[in-house]
Amino acid sequence: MKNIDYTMYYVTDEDLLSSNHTLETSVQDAILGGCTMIQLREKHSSTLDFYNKAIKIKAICDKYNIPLIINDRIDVALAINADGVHLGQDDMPLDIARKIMGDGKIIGISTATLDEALIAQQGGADYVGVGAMYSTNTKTDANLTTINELTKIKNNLKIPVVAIGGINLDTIPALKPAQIDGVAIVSAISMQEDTVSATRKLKNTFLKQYQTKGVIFDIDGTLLETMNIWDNVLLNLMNTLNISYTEDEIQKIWNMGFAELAQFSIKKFKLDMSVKEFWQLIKKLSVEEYKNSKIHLKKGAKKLLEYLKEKGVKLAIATALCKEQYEIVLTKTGIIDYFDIIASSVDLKMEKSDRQIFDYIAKNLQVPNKNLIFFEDDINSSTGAKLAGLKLCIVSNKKYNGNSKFDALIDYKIDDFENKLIYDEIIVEKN
Ligand SMILES: Cc1ncc(COP(=O)(O)OP(=O)(O)O)c(N)n1
Ligand SMILES: Cc1ncsc1CCOP(=O)(O)O
Ligand SMILES: [Mg+2]
Repeated sequence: MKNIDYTMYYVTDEDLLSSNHTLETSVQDAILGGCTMIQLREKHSSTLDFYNKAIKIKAICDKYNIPLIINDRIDVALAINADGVHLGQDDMPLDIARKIMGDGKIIGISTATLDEALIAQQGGADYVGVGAMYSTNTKTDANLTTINELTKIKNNLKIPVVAIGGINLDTIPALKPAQIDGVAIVSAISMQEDTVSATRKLKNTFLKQYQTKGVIFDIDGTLLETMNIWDNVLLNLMNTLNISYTEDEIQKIWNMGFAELAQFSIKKFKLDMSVKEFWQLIKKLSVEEYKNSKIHLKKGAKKLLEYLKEKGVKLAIATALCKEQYEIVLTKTGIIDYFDIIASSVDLKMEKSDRQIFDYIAKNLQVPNKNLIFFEDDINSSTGAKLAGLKLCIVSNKKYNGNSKFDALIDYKIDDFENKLIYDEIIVEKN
């Protein structure tokens, strides 16, 4: 299966746009509002217009790393190197489309019944769009599908299932029994003036139907107020190696992983050491610092852990610290026993920017990815969680400048764990 987050799938229609928008601003704002996938569906465009629009929309999607699917037109999809195509029951047959597009491209198929969906899966579709769920002015010739049929499709398919047709803030809650992978929306996004906030509301309303069954925390800067400790580690590192980073570099360092910092430093200061040796030195200095410093939990962290444990929510850690480091801090703060699994990206040789570590945690916790939420202070380390389809809550950390090309991936933002939003919205208790 390709690494795609189907949660919020915006399907365009330039004719429906609110007057303050162009196709480009509407797509860009939908992405900034958290839309995870775009389909260019322009039924009244000439080939040339469709192609030109596709080029422009592709540039926006590429900027934000959002997949672009082209409706109906395999030729346009290939011409602009889109991520895939969406085909209906009356469009190009799936087997022929696959031959033309190749295995690397996404092919979505419209289905209204379980039989159609099974045929699409069998034929190698990457996902199915199921609907119309509700009658809609956007496509008046679509047959209607019931929630019961949608639920049967989701329960019998291995590939992702998205619902389409009349999906809006009022209809989303009714989709809950099906526990589908995402919603495809035209008018409830394109007709809105404030596309960013409309998309965010739709997405959060949809995400609420996935009860939080597991919570994953990052350690440094998220669960623990340890960033001052890392100031000292950096100081000690500079003293030990007799090097000095500029103020500007120090700002950037907080957004780097250990390996990137090692490569950058070795090159800049022509250090006679390997990345591994550099990492060993950081590890030694940080272990010393962790041992000798007072370590504080982020405000409200202990209360939240207790609350989640009491509710039977599974708890995990995803950290770039190795065992030697995380054992000290989690033990010192008295929280190590709360966690069902502690996954170290260094020890597991996985990257937090890759979905593998989150799939690994989900499998170990036996919790589906959509029922997991990841709390992290560094958005650059959060891309893996989003690729794996997890909810993402960014916990502010003064070291992080909050301006990343990945900002569009954030579902929720909080300053600390005392924020009421966690209990009222992010981890929704009632089911
Ligand atoms: C995600 C998604 N699902 C269904 C459709 C409908 O496709 P189709 O039946 O081919 O109708 P048109 O969109 O081409 O009018 C879709 N586009 N996207
Ligand atoms: C393309 C499509 N396929 C089935 S319904 C539909 C239109 C969905 O539009 P809207 O989200 O405005 O109801
Ligand atoms: Mg079609």
